[in-house]
This record gives sequence, structure tokens and C-alpha cells, in this order.
Amino acid sequence: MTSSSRTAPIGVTGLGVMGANIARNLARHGHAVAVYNRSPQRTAELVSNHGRDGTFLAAGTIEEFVSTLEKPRRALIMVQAGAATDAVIEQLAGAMEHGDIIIDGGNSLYTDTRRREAELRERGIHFVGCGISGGEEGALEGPSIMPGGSAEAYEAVGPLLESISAHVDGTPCCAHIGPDGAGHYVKMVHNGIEYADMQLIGEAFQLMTGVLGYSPARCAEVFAEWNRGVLESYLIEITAEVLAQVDDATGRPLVEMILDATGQKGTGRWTVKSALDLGVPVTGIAEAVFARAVSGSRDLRAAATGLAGGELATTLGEALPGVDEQSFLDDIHAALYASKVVAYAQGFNQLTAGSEEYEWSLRPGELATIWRGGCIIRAQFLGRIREAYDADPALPSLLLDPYFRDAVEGSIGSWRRVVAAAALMGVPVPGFGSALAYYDSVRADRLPAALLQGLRDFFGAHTYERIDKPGHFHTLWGGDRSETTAG
Ligand SMILES: NC(=O)C1=CN([C@@H]2O[C@H](COP(=O)(O)OP(=O)(O)OC[C@H]3O[C@@H](n4cnc5c(N)ncnc54)[C@H](OP(=O)(O)O)[C@@H]3O)[C@@H](O)[C@H]2O)C=CC1
Ligand SMILES: O=C(CO)[C@H](O)[C@H](O)COP(=O)(O)O
Repeated sequence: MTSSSRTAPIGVTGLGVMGANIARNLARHGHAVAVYNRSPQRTAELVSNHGRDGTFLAAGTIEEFVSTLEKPRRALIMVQAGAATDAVIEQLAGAMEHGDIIIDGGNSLYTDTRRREAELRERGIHFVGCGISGGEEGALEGPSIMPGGSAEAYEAVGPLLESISAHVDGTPCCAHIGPDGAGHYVKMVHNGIEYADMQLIGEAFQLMTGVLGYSPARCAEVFAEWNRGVLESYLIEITAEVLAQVDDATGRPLVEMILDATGQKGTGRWTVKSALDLGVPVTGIAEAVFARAVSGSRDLRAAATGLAGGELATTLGEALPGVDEQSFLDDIHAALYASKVVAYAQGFNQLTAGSEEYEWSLRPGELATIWRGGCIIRAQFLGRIREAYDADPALPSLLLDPYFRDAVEGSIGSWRRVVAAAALMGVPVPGFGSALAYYDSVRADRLPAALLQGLRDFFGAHTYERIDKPGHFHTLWGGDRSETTAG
């Protein structure tokens, strides 16, 4: 795309960590970029520090920023989700014209995106709610981009966004996701899966230290080794880096000096809230969100520190007689992989349910394709997920795909040993444990839900269904206990 030096095909406003690097990425790809930031020094710093990346057209006001854009104007917002995004949208829309396009690249809540898209459509302005993943480095080098909105808007912004996205095997990690909030919904679930993946990695680390007595440096070596196999992924790669880091001030492993309370900005929590509304069991993501909440409950944890753990096994040999160190390490690897398959299977089921609820026609295989590169959960594994959905676009669960089925069935013994050893030694593994419980639940012939139905009918006349005939039934619990047919 060419442009004169005084106009730009796209502008970026919000030049913080992400916005500045996306603007630089655009410039490096030969697109002139209009840039504007509320605090002018950020704009000045970007242009003076990185002017050699390409053509930046610095604007001092939002009106000047908009006037620099070629028609239809394309403005990418990279500011905090919520009120800040609404404020910037309003400023832009006030200066824009019919047919112009506002792209929100922040981590906005998909329901806000649906509202904004509808409001702006009424005003003749296209709104593209666009998930962007890759962090600071990905924004510069090539993120995974998940744009929602109308097909017409995608025609106008897609080529630009695809040009700056990561590419895997020549395919851009960017595709039109679907209407209104689809892009932000997909990014939200991506982040939910990211939470689950990180929690599982954290539990693997805790098992290595708590059961095998490994130092962070030894764990770093293990993760680096694992990154050469089926677990190969950005998160495993950076786990090895973080664990190998030594604190300059103390000479100790940095991870031992970091407060063990995980922060969150909200996307994982939103994922779980949506899953609860849709009735989709995303236990891996939920456990990860709650594990962060437990870690941050400093007062509770301080008060509970003295609680007894019971008669704990103190060595692997006591917990699992006959299991040696190397085979338990292999078990952790297998359990991590199986639990990860469950977390992704659940996340993809949520995407399917969200798609049905909002009529987005999401294509799970395409989502796996654009997550193969650029984003935080990028991994070899996503190529397998794409293959699974290519083979069967209506797959009810990744657990039923032949490749993943074999992988998980081959891990079951390890998975059970790991969860058992963790329980016997008092190492908390909510992610591993809940993933195994989910697996055992979905494959079970019978669940205790029948008893729960009986109880609900007993105290609330909520009725139950029977396995031998259709209809809804109620037992006269307070009377002669005969069964009646409910309406
Ligand atoms: N950091 C990350 O790894 C990722 C972040 N995101 C999302 O991208 C968005 C930006 O994140 P990030 O770059 O990290 O954030 P930063 O905190 O680094 O930058 C925030 C930017 O928003 C601007 N801003 C804030 N409030 C307003 C307002 N009311 N009006 C105008 N401008 C405002 C700030 O301007 P000023 O300089 O004047 O304060 C600044 O330029 C967020 O939605 C975030 O969730 C998405 C993927 C990854
Ligand atoms: O979107 C992202 C990566 O994909 C951001 O890094 C996000 O902020 C991570 O979420 P949280 O801060 O809640 O851990």
C-alpha cells in the first residue's frame, strides 16, 4: 500500500507498550502511520527513537490525527479496555465520516464490542473489535491478530493487518473472525487458555521442586529439554528462561525472590463468566483463575499457614513405592500434556458454544491456525488442533480426535500417579487434578447427577427424567412416595 508522505493509510492512537510497537511494525512494513497519544511525549519519543523504522506522521490532536488518514480512514486504538476505550472511540467518531473504520486492538470485553459496533454502525462508521496477542515483542515482530466486524470492514483493514501479523508456513496469523464481538471473544478465550496453560506449567514446576527436590536451575533444564518435544511452545520456552534467571541483588534464583501472588487484568475471569452463562465446563480455565485468586489471598494464606497437612509422604518412594525419579519426571511430562489437551479441548468447546449463541460461525480450525504463531499460546500443538478440526469440523471434543485420544489414553497412568503423589505429599495441583476429574467425568457411564436430581425433587419438586421412559416425574416425598408424571 502506498501513500504520500503527508497522509497515511492507517493511524495508531495509544502509544504505550503495545501501540508503539504495532505502529513501528506497520512502519517497518512500509506503511506510513499516523500516530497520536494523549500524552504528547510518548508520540515524540516514538518518532525520535524509532523514526528510522519508516514513516510516522505525528499528530498533536485527535483532529489532526484523523485529518492525516486516507479515506476510508482507519484508526487503531491501543488503550486500556473499558472507559478509556469508550472515550477514545467517541473522540475519533466525532472527527470521522461515514465509511471510516475504528479498530479497537485492546483487550476489550466482547459485550462492550457488540454494543460499540451496533452504536457506530448506526452512525455509519465501521467498528472492528480486534484481539491482538503477542505481548510487547509480538506487537513489533508479528502478533496473532483476531479482527471481528463486518466483512466490508475486513476488506479495508485485513491486508494491512495480515501484513504485520506473524506468519507460519507462509500463512498469516490473522483472519476475519466473524461479526461484531467475535474477534474479542476469541481473544478472551485465547487468554483463558493462556491462564490454564500457565497454571499447568506452574504445577509441573511445583511438582519438580516439591516432590523431586529440584532447584529452579534444574527445572529450567528440564523445561528447555521438554521444549524440544510435543510440549514445544512459547510458554514452555520462556518458563525455562524465567527459571534460569538469577537475581542480581541476592544471587538467588529470581523466581524465589518474586512474590507468589499472580495478578490479572480480567480476560480469564471474563472467559469463565461467559462459560458459566453458556453452561460450558471450562474447569481448567476456572481453576487457573481461582488459583490466581488463592495466590493473591495473602491474609487468608497467612492465617492458614499452620493448618495440618496430615500424615504426608515425605519422599517420592513413600508416596509411590517403586517409582524412580526419572519415571516420575516422565509422568509429570505426560500429565502436563494430558491436562493441557483437556484445557484446550474445553476452550475450543467454549468457542463453539459462543459461536452458536451469538451466530458468529466461528471456524475452530482457522482459530488454531492463526494461533500457531505470534500469540502467547503459540505452539506446535496448535498445528495438531488445526488438523483435528480439518478432519472433522464438527468434532464434539478434541479428546475424541484420534491423535489427541491416543496421546491422552497413553498418559492416563502417569496422570493418575502424579495426582496421587501430589495428594499424598500435600502439593496443590488444582489444574492437573481437575483436568483428570473432567476426563473421568466425561467418560463415565454414570455420574452422581441422578442422586442430585433426586435431592432436587425431594426438597423443591424440581422433577427428574427417567432412563426407561420419556417425560418428567415427581415423587410424592412428603406423602405416600408414589411417583407422579409432571406436566
Ligand atoms: N501488554 C500486553 O502484553 C498486551 C496488552 N493488550 C491490550 O492492549 C491495550 C494497551 O495495552 P498496553 O499497551 O500494555 O498499555 P499501556 O499502559 O502501555 O498504554 C496505555 C495507553 O493508553 C493510553 N490511554 C489510557 N487512558 C486513556 C484515555 N482515557 N484517553 C486516551 N488515551 C488513554 C495511554 O496514554 P498516556 O500515555 O497518555 O497515559 C497509553 O498510550 C490494553 O487494552 C491491553 O489489555 C493486548 C495484548 C497484549
Ligand atoms: O493479552 C495478553 C496476552 O495475550 C496480555 O498479556 C494480558 O494482559 C494477559 O492477561 P493477565 O494480565 O490477566 O495475565
